[in-house]
Amino acid sequence: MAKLLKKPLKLALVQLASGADKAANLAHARTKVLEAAAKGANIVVLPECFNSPYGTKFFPKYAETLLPSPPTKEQSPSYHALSEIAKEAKAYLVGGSIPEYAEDTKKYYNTSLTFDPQGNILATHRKVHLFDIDIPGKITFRESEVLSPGNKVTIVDLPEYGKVAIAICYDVRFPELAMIAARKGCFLLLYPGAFNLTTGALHWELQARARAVDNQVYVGLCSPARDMTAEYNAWGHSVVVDPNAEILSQLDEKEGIAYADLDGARIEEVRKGIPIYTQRRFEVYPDVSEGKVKYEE
Ligand SMILES: NC(=O)CCC(=O)C(=O)O
Repeated sequence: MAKLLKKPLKLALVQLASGADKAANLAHARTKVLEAAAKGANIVVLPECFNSPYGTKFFPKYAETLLPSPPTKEQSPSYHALSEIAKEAKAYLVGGSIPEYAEDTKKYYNTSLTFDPQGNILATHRKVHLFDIDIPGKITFRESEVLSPGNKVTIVDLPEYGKVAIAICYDVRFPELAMIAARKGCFLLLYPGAFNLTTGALHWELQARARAVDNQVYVGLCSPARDMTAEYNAWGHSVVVDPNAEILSQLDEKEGIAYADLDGARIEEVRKGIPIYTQRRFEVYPDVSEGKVKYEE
């Protein structure tokens, strides 16, 4: 079997503390990404809505236009800042997510941009599963009041390392997306996310470990730092899990950077020990990675 992860790498999840000032958030993101790169990180990840508060009323106010690509600096200051930061850091940068307004569809999306170490855009992922939940007395949230969903699985091929899947927060709850990505050869699933104090305590770590153990791949969930003065209180606890569902690195709720060294040999070792990869029974149930899967939009 070809190596899923061609050479070892250092992953960094930046659990960013951000506020209402977009320019300040972008400047702070730059400082923290450069800090991670100085520690040797090859892939750096930012959180969901890293340059704005998270909430339906904030999405239109902070939205940027990304298409046609590349946007101008006026259309998307975040696109240009992320591209510059990736170049300066000489690292792959998964730019969390930002609210996007698309001129063609006249709709808003929750969108993640990934750049290579030269600052070129590699991938765009619009959150596929919108966060619409209602737990009486705890939390009611409806992204769909403002946002529209994306319609594709996002896999990015990093030439020197291999394939990585990018999705956003609530997307982690849908094992099909992770399974498709893993079966298409990804060694790592990355989710910029912002769980809350109710569901974070219940499911954040569980979801990360579940996607890892189901698929025997590395998983990273990157949250904003918790801000109890904000309207939405993020769970924090950014976490990197290995292909055996063991936690390699996890933060508390404060700002910080979670680092982990990823190695393809670990994936092979885990898959050799528990060979579910060769034991699947597609004559009994379907292979979700085959058939109609959308990669392009
Ligand atoms: N931003 C989100 O998608 C939140 C998802 C979440 O909290 C969950 O429990 O799922």
